[in-house]
Amino acid sequence: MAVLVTGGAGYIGSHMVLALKDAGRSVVVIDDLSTGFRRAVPETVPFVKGCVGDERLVAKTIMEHGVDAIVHFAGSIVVPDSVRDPLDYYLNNTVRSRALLAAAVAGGVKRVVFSSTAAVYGEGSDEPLTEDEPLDPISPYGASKLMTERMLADMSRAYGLSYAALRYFNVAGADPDGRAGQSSPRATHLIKVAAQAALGGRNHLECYGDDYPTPDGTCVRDYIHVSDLAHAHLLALDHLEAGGDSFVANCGYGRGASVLEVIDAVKRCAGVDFPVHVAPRRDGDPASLVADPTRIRETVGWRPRHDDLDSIVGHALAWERQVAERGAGQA
Ligand SMILES: NC(=O)c1ccc[n+]([C@@H]2O[C@H](COP(=O)([O-])OP(=O)(O)OC[C@H]3O[C@@H](n4cnc5c(N)ncnc54)[C@H](O)[C@@H]3O)[C@@H](O)[C@H]2O)c1
Ligand SMILES: O=c1ccn([C@@H]2O[C@H](COP(=O)(O)OP(=O)(O)O[C@H]3O[C@H](CO)[C@H](O)[C@H](O)[C@H]3O)[C@@H](O)[C@H]2O)c(=O)[nH]1
Repeated sequence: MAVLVTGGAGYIGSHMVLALKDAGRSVVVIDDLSTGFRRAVPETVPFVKGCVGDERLVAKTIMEHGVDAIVHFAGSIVVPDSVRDPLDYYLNNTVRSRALLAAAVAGGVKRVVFSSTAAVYGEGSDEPLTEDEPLDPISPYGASKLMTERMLADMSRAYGLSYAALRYFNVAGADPDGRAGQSSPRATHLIKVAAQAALGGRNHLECYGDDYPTPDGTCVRDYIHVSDLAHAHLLALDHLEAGGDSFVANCGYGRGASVLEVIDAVKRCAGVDFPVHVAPRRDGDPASLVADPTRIRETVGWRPRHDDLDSIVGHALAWERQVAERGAGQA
């Protein structure tokens, strides 16, 4: 039986494919390559180029590869884009997830692990957020993900499918062995962009807002290493396969870093300085988002291995050097 990884050519999905292969699992990837890279998926892994909203293609993939579990990463991920073009986000993240899930049920898939997000919590809080926090997304991105969580909850009751919805906080870093990383030259994530600035790929970095109600005025986020996150998915899948109940859980370390702290870490680890310009606040950005990771630890026994900002930044920089050596967009 195989695990279908949607969005497996993307940043987090490609790390999940490695984690599954390292664990000796059979994997098949479906990805439309809208933001992913074919070369991010090892040649030994079957690859289907197409959209998760194509129910017939998904059904065929499930049947041909004997898929009994899906890890669903495919989606659109840029919060400010979702504010500008909400319908696009509801289409790609919600409507197409519905098609994928319909094909999954029809094809007898019993387990789904879903990429959700801290953006479902809305404005956040000064305190670490538990899963019981009110769900009140302030961006269409967060709302589009929450709708899929709700579809999964309803489906599990109606069809007996079991699921884990993992609410990631800010994912960063790269495979410690240099096999995968964030490859998109247009990526907007802070650590990626700061690594590009440190290596000369950008001439400056913009800090979006320094007047937030946080200790240094810049936004606080809980940065989680992408390999720790992939490991959490593996454990979630094991839990469901062993007959464990469906669950929703935060994925973060329980500690926040401000935008300025991240920039300092990147400059320190790279040993270079680069200009930072304070810019206006970005639409859809809550002041502070930090996870309470108790539930993921207790439910599946997750123990992070890279819970350290300098390690995350160091791995991100190492990957960015590979990207730079191969030429922009060729990683
Ligand atoms: N990166 C983060 O910090 C973060 C935080 C919270 C949640 N997430 C979620 O994790 C998932 C993966 O994010 P990522 O950072 O790896 O992004 P990414 O853009 O690198 O990966 C997404 C992948 O999905 C593919 N894709 C998009 N729409 C598709 C479709 N309709 N059909 C088939 N393939 C499609 C893209 O080509 C890409 O390979 C997303 O669902 C995102 O919402 C990411
Ligand atoms: O060039 C930049 C890029 C980012 N930031 C700031 O850095 C912080 C982190 O921004 P990212 O773009 O790296 O990440 P987000 O917090 O916007 O969003 C990420 O985490 C969210 C959950 O916390 C969602 O899940 C989303 O998919 C994922 O992109 C924000 O305050 C942002 O304003 C800057 O100041 N300058």
